[in-house]
Amino acid sequence: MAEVVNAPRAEDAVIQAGEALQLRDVWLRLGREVILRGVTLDIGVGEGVTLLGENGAGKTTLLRLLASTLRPTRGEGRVMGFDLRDSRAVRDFVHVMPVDGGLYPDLTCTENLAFAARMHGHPADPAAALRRVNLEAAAGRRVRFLSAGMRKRLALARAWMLARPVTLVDEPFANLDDAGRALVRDLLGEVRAGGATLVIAAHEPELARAIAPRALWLAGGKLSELGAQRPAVRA
Ligand SMILES: Nc1ncnc2c1ncn2[C@@H]1O[C@H](COP(=O)(O)OP(=O)(O)OP(=O)(O)O)[C@@H](O)[C@H]1O
Repeated sequence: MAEVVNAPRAEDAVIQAGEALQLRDVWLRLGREVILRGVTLDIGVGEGVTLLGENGAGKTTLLRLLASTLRPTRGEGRVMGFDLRDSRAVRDFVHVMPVDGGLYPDLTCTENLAFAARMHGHPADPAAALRRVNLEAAAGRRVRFLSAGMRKRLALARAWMLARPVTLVDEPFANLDDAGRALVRDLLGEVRAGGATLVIAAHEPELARAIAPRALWLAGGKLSELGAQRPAVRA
């Protein structure tokens, strides 16, 4: 494993402006298990972060916490300046692409995208998004009849179309062939190039870091920085 540098310290507990995502000494318990143990983190606006860790380390759980679908047991956090506990405000800024796509199986591809756009009050173009991922021929098909790879592409089209200021993506490269992986790289690259803050949980560091160069390693409930790719501290 690469050298651990700049490990965030819980005692640096000052919430700063200009950060998209901030956690201060966050603990999270699920059932009997303590998943996060005093996580402190700053992710700047527009930054790209790859979240790494072994199976069961807590990457998905951390993404859910950042999306305000799980609450910290202890500690505090902010998303685009809003308290993590303010779910309504946070969800206006955040889009999560879960491992399974998080799609509605009984809606068609177009309906899934149109619904997501409506939920975010976003003037989106589902047809253009479907074209971008080569799914236009399946526009009228219900999601339950799509292959796993097609579902992934549809979920990716949704993330790309919404391009929320904070985009959290869970294992985007899983179950994809080479062309699918290239598409993930291109579309998430475009989301980031548009100014979004991007966090990718992945088991393919070389693929994810091409889009999201800063890498964090989650183990034993604690986060460490890998490598020295974080941009200089902002004024
Ligand atoms: N709803 C829940 N209730 C209790 N424990 C849970 C719940 N969800 C997840 N866990 C536990 O939290 C731990 C972290 O799970 P999580 O899915 O966040 O890991 P992960 O790093 O994303 O793993 P993977 O790489 O396998 O996807 C696991 O031990 C899991 O069993």
